[in-house]
Amino acid sequence: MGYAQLVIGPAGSGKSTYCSSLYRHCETMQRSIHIVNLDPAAENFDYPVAMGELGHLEDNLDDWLTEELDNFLDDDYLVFDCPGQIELFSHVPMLRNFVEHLKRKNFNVCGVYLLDSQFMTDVTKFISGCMASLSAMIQLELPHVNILSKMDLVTNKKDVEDFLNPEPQFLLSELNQRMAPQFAKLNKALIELVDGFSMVSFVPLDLRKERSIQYVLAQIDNCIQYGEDAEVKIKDFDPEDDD
Ligand SMILES: Nc1nc2c(ncn2[C@@H]2O[C@H](COP(=O)(O)OP(=O)(O)OP(=O)(O)O)[C@@H](O)[C@H]2O)c(=O)[nH]1
Ligand SMILES: [Mg+2]
Repeated sequence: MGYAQLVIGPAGSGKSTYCSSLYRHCETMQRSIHIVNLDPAAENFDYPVAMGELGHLEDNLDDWLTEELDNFLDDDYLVFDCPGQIELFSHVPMLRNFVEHLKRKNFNVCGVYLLDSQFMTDVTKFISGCMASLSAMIQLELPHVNILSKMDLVTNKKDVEDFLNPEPQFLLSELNQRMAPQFAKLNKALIELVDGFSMVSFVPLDLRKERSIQYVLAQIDNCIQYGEDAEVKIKDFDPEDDD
């Protein structure tokens, strides 16, 4: 069983920076992970590049992946740093096919959606960020972790805290205050949608703090049962059999 994070989110939300910080964190913890950049346009990498260069994303993703995955062990942990074009995970089937491919190869995959913390300062931005995340979630059908990136830029923590684990009623009343009265019904429907998918939950990430990276990683590992499988392996291990 392999493990994979698919790191997605709007352009500039901090995906590549997260990947390199995660790489360094794991290096310190002496834990093996491989970062793979899926952006054919990317040239400068802040982390060792784990796979060969990909040409045009749409054309040869399948062949490329088949070939490249052969270089990895069955229980390797891969982190895919995706490009930021929102259409890639909202309505183009490419990333979805990519995920199917990984699943066929026995990978447990988690969608890791990054949203810039500056989107969290008012309710309308929050809702639009949620909608984009939701569309990725529906398109990819993956276990999903929402991350609020760039927490070091947040000066007033209170502003953001309101949106980390918000009550639906709070969101609705905020939204109603911001919008003209004729939107009341739509607001209610939006909040119900967001609440119904139980995705109104963001994990804050402050890359200056190892503890914060560790916490985010633990949430994702939990989603793809990373630690659990390892534990089983240790339990199943019988020294008597080892000769
Ligand atoms: N202060 C701060 N800046 C950050 C953080 N993460 C990323 N940035 C900055 O935000 C900008 C975009 O970061 P990237 O990591 O390239 O974002 P990305 O999501 O990979 O962007 P695309 O690949 O273009 O979609 C860069 O200028 C980063 O230095 C963070 O945690 N704190
Ligand atoms: Mg990037």
